[in-house]
Amino acid sequence: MTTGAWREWTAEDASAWLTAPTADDDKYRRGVLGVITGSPDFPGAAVLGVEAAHRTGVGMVRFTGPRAVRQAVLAARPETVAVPGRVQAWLLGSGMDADRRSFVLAGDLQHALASGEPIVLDAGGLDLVGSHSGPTVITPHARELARLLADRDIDGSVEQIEDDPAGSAARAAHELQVAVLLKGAVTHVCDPDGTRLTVTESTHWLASAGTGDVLGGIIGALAATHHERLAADATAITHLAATAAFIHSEAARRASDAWDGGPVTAMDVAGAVPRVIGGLLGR
Ligand SMILES: NC(=O)C1=CN([C@@H]2O[C@H](COP(=O)(O)OP(=O)(O)OC[C@H]3O[C@@H](n4cnc5c(N)ncnc54)[C@H](OP(=O)(O)O)[C@@H]3O)[C@@H](O)[C@H]2O)[C@@H](O)CC1
Ligand SMILES: Nc1ncnc2c1ncn2[C@@H]1O[C@H](COP(=O)(O)OP(=O)(O)O)[C@@H](O)[C@H]1O
Repeated sequence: MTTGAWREWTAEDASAWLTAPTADDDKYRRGVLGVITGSPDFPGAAVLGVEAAHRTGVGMVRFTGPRAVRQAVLAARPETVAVPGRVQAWLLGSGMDADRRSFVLAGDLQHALASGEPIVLDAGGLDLVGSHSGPTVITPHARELARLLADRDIDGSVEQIEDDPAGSAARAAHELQVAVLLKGAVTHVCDPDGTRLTVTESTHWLASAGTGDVLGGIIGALAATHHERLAADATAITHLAATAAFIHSEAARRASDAWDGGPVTAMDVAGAVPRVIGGLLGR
């Protein structure tokens, strides 16, 4: 396993991975994100991911997750299309329970994973890593990564991961042969090819429910809008994931600054994303 040095991802790096729409774009050329997230227990995770994807500037979001969640998603974001169709990337798993997958849902997830399109696998979709066919990033926190490794008989307790997030993320990328974004106060983004990037979170207020679901939506939107680049170079998913983590961190800082350094909610973080992207594009 290669254990190269880790590099902090900067505003300059992130801005180089963002593209504004051009006169030649329409919503389809810009990129469509397919989203299968949420559950009757956690409809909010779906709402947050979809909100964040829209705020990141994707061409369209198609939500084809559980029927019970659809209404909440559409009520929050009527821009969302709830009809199956072509997509350029998928966000799967936030707010889902891997142990309570209906036959139809399992089929929809497998269909997405077999599509060859870029995939963001989060939370209740993490167990599906390995059945992906396109450029894929998994987005666990320490507990989720520990569970995933245990399921595959790979060493790595929560304590070990928290003590050595860098080594744990790199080992997971190597063992699972997938890009890994391990969330924490410092987020580690790496892949089996040796790319090793960190994003030091701008505020500890980010440690609140639902902010990870927002991050999933940002990565998904960047994957959809960079589908052509990903088709030419699958390893771009690692840099896009780091860019998303940078945007997420900056959005949290801006959202907190708006309250004089006070607390933020996940929805506040999503709401601050357009300003962060505007600033990065204007650099
Ligand atoms: N708005 C939404 O819809 C949101 C939806 N979300 C969605 O929820 C899903 C699960 O995500 P997660 O991160 O909570 O999962 P996970 O690692 O299994 O955590 C469980 C572990 O935590 C522990 N634990 C629980 N309570 C604790 C306490 N008070 N104090 C200390 N420990 C406590 C508990 O330990 P135990 O009680 O068993 O000892 C267990 O080990 C996921 O799909 C995500 O997307 C979230 O994003 C949030 C917003
Ligand atoms: N102590 C901390 N300081 C700053 N950011 C944190 C800290 N702990 C977690 N985070 C960030 O907060 C987010 C939490 O995501 P996650 O654990 O998936 O929450 P949820 O499942 O509730 O959405 C991640 O982006 C992570 O990097």
